[in-house]
Order: sequence, then structure tokens, then C-alpha cells
Amino acid sequence: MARHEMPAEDWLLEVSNLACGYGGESVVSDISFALSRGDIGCLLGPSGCGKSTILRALAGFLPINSGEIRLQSRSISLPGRTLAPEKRRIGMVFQDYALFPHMTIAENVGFGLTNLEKAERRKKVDELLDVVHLQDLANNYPHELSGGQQQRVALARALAPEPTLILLDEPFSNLDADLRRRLSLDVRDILKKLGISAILVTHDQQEAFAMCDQVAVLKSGALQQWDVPYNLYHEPANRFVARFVGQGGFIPGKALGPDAIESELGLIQGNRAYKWQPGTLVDVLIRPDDIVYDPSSDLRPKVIEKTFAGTSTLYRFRCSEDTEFEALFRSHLDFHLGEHVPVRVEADHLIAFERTA
Ligand SMILES: Nc1ncnc2c1ncn2[C@@H]1O[C@H](COP(=O)(O)OP(=O)(O)OP(=O)(O)O)[C@@H](O)[C@H]1O
Repeated sequence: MARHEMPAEDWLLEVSNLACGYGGESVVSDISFALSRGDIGCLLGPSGCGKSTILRALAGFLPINSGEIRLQSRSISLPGRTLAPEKRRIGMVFQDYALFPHMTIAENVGFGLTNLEKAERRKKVDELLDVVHLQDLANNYPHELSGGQQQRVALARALAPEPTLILLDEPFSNLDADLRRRLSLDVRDILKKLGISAILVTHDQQEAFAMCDQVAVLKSGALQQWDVPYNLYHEPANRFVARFVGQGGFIPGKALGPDAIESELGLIQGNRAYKWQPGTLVDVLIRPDDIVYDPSSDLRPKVIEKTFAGTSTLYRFRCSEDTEFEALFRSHLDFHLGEHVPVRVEADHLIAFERTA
């Protein structure tokens, strides 16, 4: 069954035409998306696009100006009616961990469980420390833990009251790249094992793709596309998403038919049909992995930039002033600046937009 045909009760979170902001002004508007139970969603976009603002509205810290937020089919935010944060059953994990420094790890995790008997609380804390693999550090203090360990404590503390939804606000941004990648996969595993839904805020596309089932790409307070990572990459809704998600750039071309474009890189054909008239001027998206090295090719663009990245090298090629593009080759294919290299386009997914100016 397609997602849009799902009955309303299967959505965990529904955001409809949301507008909210500060001092009566909206900094985000017309935001609509829905998350099904157990899924991890993401708000992805450049700095200042409104990710944290939407997260604050979901948490109940910010009233909304129009639209509605529903959690488990229950309205939690309407203009003039905001269910208090503590009544939403939503947990939060922040970038700076926000652990209590004078409490042990076990006490931090058990902080929100005051309604439980002592023995029951201890059992629950042990279970959660087990889930985040920190049983051995129960009696340590936060400053004795690494950043990654502290973030797992923060997650365990947020999970303790058994929330319906967890909000993760740039939770890995204080960590180095390697730990970031490992911890994001760890957190995904933990949430999936427990069947807990989450919304992650990040401006790191790799993190969004590795961790999330659905991603919202935002620009200047407006939702550009809400989709699975694969579609964002292969079927971006507009130029902004095409550029923001993944690497690559546009080259000029002319439509020959619904699925064929003539360009300086030759005829580019794909599996996606457009409604263009033959002769329409378009911009075609070329990703670095769309270009392959082919010694028999007559197309021989010039290397104008080269970035060595260990197992691969990113090249920037120029055919003419209007047509430049990038290609990623295994690093044993070593070309020098100014060299003319035989290449060919091998793109399954033809992504192009009609030229507007
Ligand atoms: N408390 C506030 N009062 C007034 N304006 C604010 C407030 N917080 C954020 N803004 C403005 O709202 C807009 C969106 O900010 P927001 O923090 O939601 O962006 P973001 O996408 O989370 O950015 P970043 O990735 O840098 O954290 C920005 O223009 C910002 O200046």
C-alpha cells in the first residue's frame, strides 16, 4: 500500500500546513509531512532554514500560527492551543547531551522515573544501560565518559519514560566524523530494536541518509521534498534538492524527446520521461558517479581540478566554458591537471529541469 493511502491511525506523527516562528512572525510555513510508527524521520537543510524551529513546535515549546500537529491521531498543537511539553510523551536529545554533572550515569538515566518504586526503577535503568551498552559505567560521572558515551546516556535518559516519539537535535555534531558515523548507526539500531519513532535534525546529509527512513529537505522555512533517501538522490523534486543532496552540478542541454537530451557530453538518455517539447533548453544534473572512464570514447574533456581522497579521486572536467562537471574515479586512475581524459556518461537516472532564464 502506498504511504499516502495509509489510514490515518497508522501515522504516528502528522504535521499539516504548519506555520510557526517568533514574535507572531512565521519563519517556517506550509510544512506538511507524516511519519509512520517505528520510522525515523529527518529535518535536513542549511543553517537557518528552520529545522530547530519545527522541532521546538513538535516538542511543544513553541506555539504554532497555523496548521496542526497530531501525535497518535491526537491533536497536540493548533493555533491558540498547545499541549504542554510534559504532556506530549515526547523525549528529547540535544547536541550538548545536557546530562546532570553531579549525578552518576545510573541516576541520570533514572531521573525521569520518580513515579516508579526504587527496585523497579533500578531494573529499568539497568535495562536501558544494557540497551546502550553502558552497564559497566553505571556508577561513573558524566565527565568520566567520552562524548559518544555521554550521548548514549542522554539517549537512555530520553528513552526511560517510554516516549511515543524521540526528537534528536543535532545529537552527533560535537563528535568527530568516525564516531559520528558509528554512533548514528548505533542509535538507529537501538531505536529500531525498541520500535521507537524519532525525528532527527541535522545538516549532514550522510547522517540523514544512514539513519533515517524519510527525510524532509528544507530551504528558507519551506519544505522542498519529503521522501525516502533513495528518491531524494535519484528523483529530486527541484534544483535545490538536486544540488543539496549528493554531489554534482548542472550542464546545459537540449531536449530531443521525453527521455533524451543532447549536450556537449553527447546524447544523454535515461529512464524518466519528461513532457518537454523537442528543442526545449534544459539543465541536466551530472553526478560524479554518472561519469565513467572509457579509453574508446571520443569525448575527452580537460582536467581542471583534482582532489585526492584516498581510495578515490574527484576530478573536475571542462568541455567548454558552459559545460563543467565532476567525476569520481578509483585513485589508481591518476590523471594530471590539463590532461584530456576519455570519458562517457553512464546515468540511469536522467534528472533535468527546464531552463528558466
Ligand atoms: N528565539 C528566536 N527568536 C527569533 N528568531 C529566531 C529564534 N530562533 C531562531 N530564529 C530565526 O529563525 C530562523 C530559523 O532558525 P532555526 O534555528 O530554526 O534554523 P536551523 O535550520 O535549525 O539552523 P541551524 O542549523 O543553524 O541550527 C533563523 O532565521 C533564525 O535566525
